[in-house]
Parts: sequence; C-alpha cells; structure tokens
Amino acid sequence: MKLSVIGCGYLGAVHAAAMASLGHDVVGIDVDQAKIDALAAGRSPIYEPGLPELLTRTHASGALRFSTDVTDAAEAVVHFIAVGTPQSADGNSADLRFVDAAVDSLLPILKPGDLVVGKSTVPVGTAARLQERIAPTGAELAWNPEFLREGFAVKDTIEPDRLVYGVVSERAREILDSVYARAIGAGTPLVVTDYATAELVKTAANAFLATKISFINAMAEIAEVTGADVTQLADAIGHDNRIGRRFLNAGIGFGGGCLPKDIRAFAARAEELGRGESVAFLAEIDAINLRRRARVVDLVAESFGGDVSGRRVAVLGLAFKPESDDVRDSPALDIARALSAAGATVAGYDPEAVESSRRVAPELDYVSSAEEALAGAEAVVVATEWRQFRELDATDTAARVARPVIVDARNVLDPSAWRAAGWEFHGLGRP
Ligand SMILES: NC(=O)C1=CN([C@@H]2O[C@H](COP(=O)(O)OP(=O)(O)OC[C@H]3O[C@@H](n4cnc5c(N)ncnc54)[C@H](O)[C@@H]3O)[C@@H](O)[C@H]2O)C=CC1
Ligand SMILES: O=C(O)[C@H]1O[C@H](OP(=O)(O)OP(=O)(O)OC[C@H]2O[C@@H](n3ccc(=O)[nH]c3=O)[C@H](O)[C@@H]2O)[C@H](O)[C@@H](O)[C@@H]1O
Repeated sequence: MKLSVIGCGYLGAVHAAAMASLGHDVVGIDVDQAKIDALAAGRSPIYEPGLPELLTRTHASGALRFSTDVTDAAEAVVHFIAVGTPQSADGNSADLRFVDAAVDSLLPILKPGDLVVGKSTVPVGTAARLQERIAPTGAELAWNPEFLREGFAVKDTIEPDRLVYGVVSERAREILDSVYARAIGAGTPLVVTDYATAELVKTAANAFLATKISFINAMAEIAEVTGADVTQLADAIGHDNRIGRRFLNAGIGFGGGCLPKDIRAFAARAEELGRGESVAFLAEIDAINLRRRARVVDLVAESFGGDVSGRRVAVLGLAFKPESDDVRDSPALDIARALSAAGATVAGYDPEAVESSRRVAPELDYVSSAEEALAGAEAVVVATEWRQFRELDATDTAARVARPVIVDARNVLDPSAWRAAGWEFHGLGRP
C-alpha cells in the first residue's frame, strides 16, 4: 500500500521506516530540511535503537523515500499525521498549529477515497474538526493514536500491544487492517471506536502512567520522613497483580516530550469542556513530579551545608530516560540547570544526549565520558539510569572524585555497597 507520513520526528521517522519494513511503499515528509537530508541518506537524525538498521534496509530496498515537498506524497492513499503537538507557549493547552498546517498542506493533494490517519496526540474534539476540513476533498479521516515508548519505538511499532482505530466508516477500518495486516494477523488486541474515544484513550493512558509514577513518588516523600524504603514498598505492592510492579520506580519522575505536556493539555481541555474538576488531580500529579527534581537539588545543596556555589557536581545522565537522546522536559537536564543556576560548576555527561542538551542548555559544561565528569567531583548525581551508570563500581568511582557524595536520583544503585566504599549516599525515598 502507498503511504505517506507527515512529520518525521521521534514518532514519524520510526513509523515511516517500520511501515516500509512491513512491505508498504512509504514517503516521509517533514519541513525540517536537515532531518530529511539525514533520513534520505539512510541516517537516523535521533538516537533510537534499531532505527538505523531499519533505515538502511528499507532505504536500500527503495520502499522508503523522504522529502520536504508534500506533493511527493500525492500518490499515497493513506496519509499519517505525525507532527508535534507541544505545550502552547502561553499556557497548558496543546499547540495544534503543526497539525492544522499538516492537514492544510495535504488538502491540495487529497483524492476521493484517501484516508488521513491522525497519530499525533491531540485534545478530544480535534479529529471531528479536521474531518470537516478534509470532507470536501472526498477523503476521510481516522484517528489511530500511538502508544510507542522511546527506546523501544521500533518494536512497539511493529508489534504494538494494542491498536485503536477511531473511524466513521467500515471502509476506513478495512484500510487500517491492511496497513497493520501483520499485527492484526498476530492477534494484536484491536479496539474499533469513534473519534472521541480514540483521542481520549491516548490521553487517558498517558494520564494513568503519569499518575502511577507520581503515586510512587508521593510514597517516596512519605518514606523519606519515616525511614521506610520506597523500592521495597513498590516491590511489595507490585506483587499484587491488580497493581503491578511496572511504572512504580520512584525517583525524579517523568519527563519527555509526552507525559508532562499531555497531562497539562488534558487538564486544559477538560477545563474548556466544563469538566475541569474531573481531572483536577492531574495538577497534583504534575506538582509531585516537579517536587522530586527540586528535592535532588536540595539534597546536593544540603551536602554542602546549603550552598553549592563554586562546587563541582557531576551529573550522570541528561536524557529523560535511558536509550534515548531526547531531553525534552528532561528531569535530569532540569536538575543540571538548576544546580548550575545556583552557582555549581556542573559537568554533565550522557552517552547519547550531550548534543541535544547542548542545543537547549548551552550554558552547561559537557564532558565526553563518565570518568571525565567524575574527575574532581565534589558531588555526583545519577540522573538517568543508563546501564553504564547502574553498573558503576563504588570503590573505583570513589577513587575518581574529590568528595564521595552521591545522590542516586533513580534508585538504581545498592546503598549498602556504596556506603561500604565510603560514600555519603542519598537515595530518593529510601534510607
Ligand atoms: N515521541 C514519542 O514517543 C511519541 C509521540 N507521540 C505524539 O506524536 C506527535 C509527534 O511527536 P514527536 O515525534 O515526539 O515530535 P517531534 O517534534 O520529534 O516530531 C515532529 C516533526 O513534525 C515536523 N513538522 C512540523 N510541522 C510540520 C508540517 N506542517 N509538515 C511536515 N512536518 C512537520 C517537525 O519538523 C518534526 O520533525 C506528538 O503529538 C506526540 O505527542 C505519540 C506517541 C509516542
Ligand atoms: O505518548 C508518548 O509519547 C509515550 O509516552 C510514554 O513513553 P515515553 O515518554 O517514551 O517514556 P516512558 O517509558 O513512559 O517514561 C516516561 C518518563 O517516566 C519516567 N518513569 C517511568 C517509569 C517509572 O517507573 N518511573 C519513572 O520515573 C521515565 O524516566 C521517563 O522520564 C508512554 O509510556 C508511551 O506509551 C507513550 O506512547
């Protein structure tokens, strides 16, 4: 099937390459010339495991092309919308400018019978509005939210754990079944529904995940004043299948290009709909989340008697999660910036996210290895749980720093091993 993907960022580039690998004839469109140049040369503009291999393979087969000119998508019969929906500059609502521009750019090339498929995360009500805009062309709209996780995006796209179609016709459903024939054939759970439900499923899923994380971080706050251990608490409640252990890792909370902006946009949309009180708790989820970042900055400062100015602090990890170079709303980068703003000399290191960090936080000092960051450090913060940091040896690390103080902001190190090696060790919500 001939497909186009409009917007080739973290979502769209993976979607385009994955669809080509499944046998479709795909053209990826983006307004960012540098991104398209890289993708057209078979290079990944982002760090996403498995994507380079997929691009090389599909590029060589001729099944995947990229362009900045949307008219190159004219032959496609299915057009995926995968552009960004960031937080508005002046508030919490979603900025739909890019979605509107993407749909407008398609209007001149849409043919009767074409299917436009929304994948971007949008406020409920957006699809119905866009369908009206598209209708005069004879094309139709479907809403097919995406649930991939960065770091696992290729697998999540090829083998999704569920598919959701918001459709208004049986024909749209059949087209989507052909697009996702492999996943459908493998028995992937499928929910076929209306636009509003499809849009809300996505928002609700991210709100639930954010709530789960803030719940355990709230328990961490209570653990901190009682001497309890939140990691054991999470294990214990996680054994209850109704609760489950996943997404109960307490630490500096959620960041990234999705959960933070999505819960804010959901609250803003609910307010517009006159139902603000139904999701008022999301403001608390957000507040708990942001407090954990501040807590780490306080712990570092307290270790210096309250003043970090002139102190050298190693921040290990800058990406919002491991296996990603994404620093959008990254708790790790936020902490590095806050320490720097308070006067510390921050040496920031991340295996993949130094370049993306430098673009948004040029004021920080970046180094090119963990060893360089640790050299002479007077405090260490493990801010993103990359494997190389989880596997740090306490004794070896102690020999590199000027002062053995560590804040394990992701609760991934063994406190007793670090204390035995002479460290002043701080976890988040565990003694
Ligand atoms: N990143 C993720 O893991 C996931 C993202 N989403 C949703 O997918 C959407 C995209 O997210 P990301 O890929 O992370 O954003 P991104 O910012 O990485 O990519 C968006 C891309 O759209 C391009 N673009 C903007 N306007 C355009 C236009 N008019 N025509 C063509 N291209 C245009 C931008 O240049 C950029 O490359 C958002 O709504 C997000 O919430 C959903 C699930 C997972
Ligand atoms: O809408 C989206 O873009 C995506 O948002 C999240 O995916 P992602 O942002 O890639 O990353 P997650 O693995 O969900 O982690 C999000 C944040 O929560 C943090 N987290 C996660 C789990 C946990 O137990 N504790 C915790 O603090 C991570 O460190 C990270 O900062 C969802 O998991 C995806 O299903 C969704 O498609």
